[in-house]
Amino acid sequence: QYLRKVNGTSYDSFFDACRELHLLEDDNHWDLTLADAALSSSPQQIRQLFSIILTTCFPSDASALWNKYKDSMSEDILRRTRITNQNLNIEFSAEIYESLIMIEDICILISNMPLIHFGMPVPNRPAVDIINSDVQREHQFDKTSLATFVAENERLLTAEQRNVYDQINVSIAAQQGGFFFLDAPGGTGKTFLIALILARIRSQNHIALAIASSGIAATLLDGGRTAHSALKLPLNVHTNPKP
Ligand SMILES: Nc1ncnc2c1ncn2[C@@H]1O[C@H](COP(=O)(O)OP(=O)(O)OP(=O)(O)O)[C@@H](O)[C@H]1O
Repeated sequence: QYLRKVNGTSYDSFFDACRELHLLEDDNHWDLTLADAALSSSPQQIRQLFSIILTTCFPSDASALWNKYKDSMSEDILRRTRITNQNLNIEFSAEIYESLIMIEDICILISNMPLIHFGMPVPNRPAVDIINSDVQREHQFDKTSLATFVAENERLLTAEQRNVYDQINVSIAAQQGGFFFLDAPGGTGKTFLIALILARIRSQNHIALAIASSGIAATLLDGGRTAHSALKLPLNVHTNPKP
């Protein structure tokens, strides 16, 4: 408790006391960076910049930076809300600062850490929002062109591919669930087959998540994402394990 006291004021944490004693690197350069961005960049770019600063530079008082630049990071939302409501008198409010949610989304993508981890306020959002946006994205495929793709390519399947294709489709139709492990030499049509299975499911207005272990593999699949991104798996880029 003695160590947390600075000039007669008792602070909640040693961190706060150290900051008050100017023992920590201050956030002046991040302040200048954001001030510069606020003049020259779009709110979306400033949010992205702020998220990168949070996740990779660890400013000592992130909350103060947010409070200072939250208007610059939320101008597009204010403008959109004014247009939607046809009311130019709407001002910044807690709803307009939904930009905090967008910043948290970027932070989770970069470091898999929520804003609270960086000493930031917790955005006010029900957990279902995350699920809803994922569900919406998975429904955004063009069903008609997918159905055409399926019709054109189904007939090209080789006997072996057809065997796998039918087994998986039967399992899906019967809602049996299960694991299928597809193993064949390179260039023999695994990606072709998987693309067709994904297209068939999506053309029927169902959800098929295309998940791969690496970014390169994910790019081979339509709507493909890495497991870390899709399942929000922990990925600590700052960990430097010693052998
Ligand atoms: N039944 C098929 N009819 C026509 N073309 C096919 C068929 N199966 C695969 N192909 C074509 O063969 C090529 C190689 O197939 P694909 O990329 O699916 O192989 P793969 O097994 O996934 O290869 P890799 O293991 O190297 O990733 C692709 O151009 C694909 O379009």
